[in-house]
Amino acid sequence: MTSTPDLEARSPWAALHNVSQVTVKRSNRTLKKDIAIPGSKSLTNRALILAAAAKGNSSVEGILKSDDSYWCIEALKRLGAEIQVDGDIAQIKGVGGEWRRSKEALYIGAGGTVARFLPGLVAAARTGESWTIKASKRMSERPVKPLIDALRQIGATINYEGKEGFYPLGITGEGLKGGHVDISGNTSSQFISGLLMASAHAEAPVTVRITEPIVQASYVLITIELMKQFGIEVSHDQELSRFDISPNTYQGNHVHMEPDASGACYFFALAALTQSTIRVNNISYEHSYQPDIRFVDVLKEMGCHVVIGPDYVEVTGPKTLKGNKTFSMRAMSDQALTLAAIAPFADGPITIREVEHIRHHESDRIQAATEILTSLQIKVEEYNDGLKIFPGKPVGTLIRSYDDHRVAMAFSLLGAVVDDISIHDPGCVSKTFPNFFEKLEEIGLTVTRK
Ligand SMILES: O=C(O)C1=C[C@@H](OP(=O)(O)O)[C@@H](O)[C@H](O)C1
Ligand SMILES: C=C(OP(=O)(O)O)C(=O)O
Repeated sequence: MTSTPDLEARSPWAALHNVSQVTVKRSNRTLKKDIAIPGSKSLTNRALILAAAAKGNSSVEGILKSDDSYWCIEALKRLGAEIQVDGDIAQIKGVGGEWRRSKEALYIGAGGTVARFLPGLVAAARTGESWTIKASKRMSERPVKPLIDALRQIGATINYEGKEGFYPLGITGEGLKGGHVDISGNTSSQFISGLLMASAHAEAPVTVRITEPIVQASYVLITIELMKQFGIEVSHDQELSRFDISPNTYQGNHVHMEPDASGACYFFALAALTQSTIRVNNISYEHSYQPDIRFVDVLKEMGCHVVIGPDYVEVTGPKTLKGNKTFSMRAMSDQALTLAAIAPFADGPITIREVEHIRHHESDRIQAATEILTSLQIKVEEYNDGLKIFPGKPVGTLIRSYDDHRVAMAFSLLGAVVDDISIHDPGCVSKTFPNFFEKLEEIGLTVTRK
């Protein structure tokens, strides 16, 4: 895996531009109890894309302002959507499916969401225009072929402008005919989400059949919910093995984003590590579609005390975390690294399984976790689909972040309980959480930037 950060993908909304490392430490004060988390990446990029594709005006309140949403907005503007951002509210005038010509290539940065959600909707235009879409270096190594194959099955004109099966893509707006399409769910749920979003703008009904179960199925439910908010109904069976969508056009709406549950989990994990109580406000365990909110169930099994409030979730860490446990993290795999980071503090091994697909995320996350834990002198066994982490006392070091926001955020938590924990290239957190280190300071840790 490359260790050079792809700085082109850092946006004007990124933080820590000239900071090469941060050191995280526990300060003397008790950790603050409450914290508010910025908007959800997954909801924000879906809402921005659907609002831009829609007929009419939309406002999206509570957006996440990060690299992923910045590049999403830039690409949508080049495609003709009018977007104004004021604070955390985006006002959008959509194109009604008729994307504008762009002489220059569109650059979408490193976000899997934009990379997988945009191509089908762009191909659904019926203007005959062509576009080139380029992505960051890592996003150009992440898979898109199953999605493109599926979109081609319903008539999309999409070509590979570089290596076969990867970004950059050349897309011509010749419409989507519709029909039946088969796709596997075992590499990325985002393929299914992108296919469903595009299918609404096809000329005839689309039936999607899932040949192998979806890795993080809740994200598809988030897609269906957002499509509904923009006027499109998707019917599906209970197992999420078949979806039916009729031709229609998205309609503008006023929508509100939940806080980012994935970001919230770092604070729950911090509570788990430090025997503190931390409450994340404005998030509902009962009603959130974001799968990562269920990470508190993992923490509960490891001995944390969890309080589910009507609009908050609170975690209190135990004296000792319980180990000798195996967790399938398949359904909430963005938290596999968070679990890996806190695992050495359990009183027995923690085994993480069924997350082979995270080898295709911002880094090969199984390999990254194995290498980092080993550098912290923690014993690890690596499997194809996960890893087993043995109890131990990590020895502080400078941790490589692999240009992966979740690597940086998860392992920085160790600074609260281990001396000399520094993170190299902390600015990579900007992909989804530019003010992450400020939030660590707000809660009571000391962060030194260098
Ligand atoms: O649709 C989404 O918003 C996401 C889907 C998941 O990706 P995969 O299904 O590709 O693993 C998740 O890991 C990612 O952070 C966000
Ligand atoms: C996998 C992730 O992101 P994406 O696929 O949206 O780039 C993530 O945020 O952990």
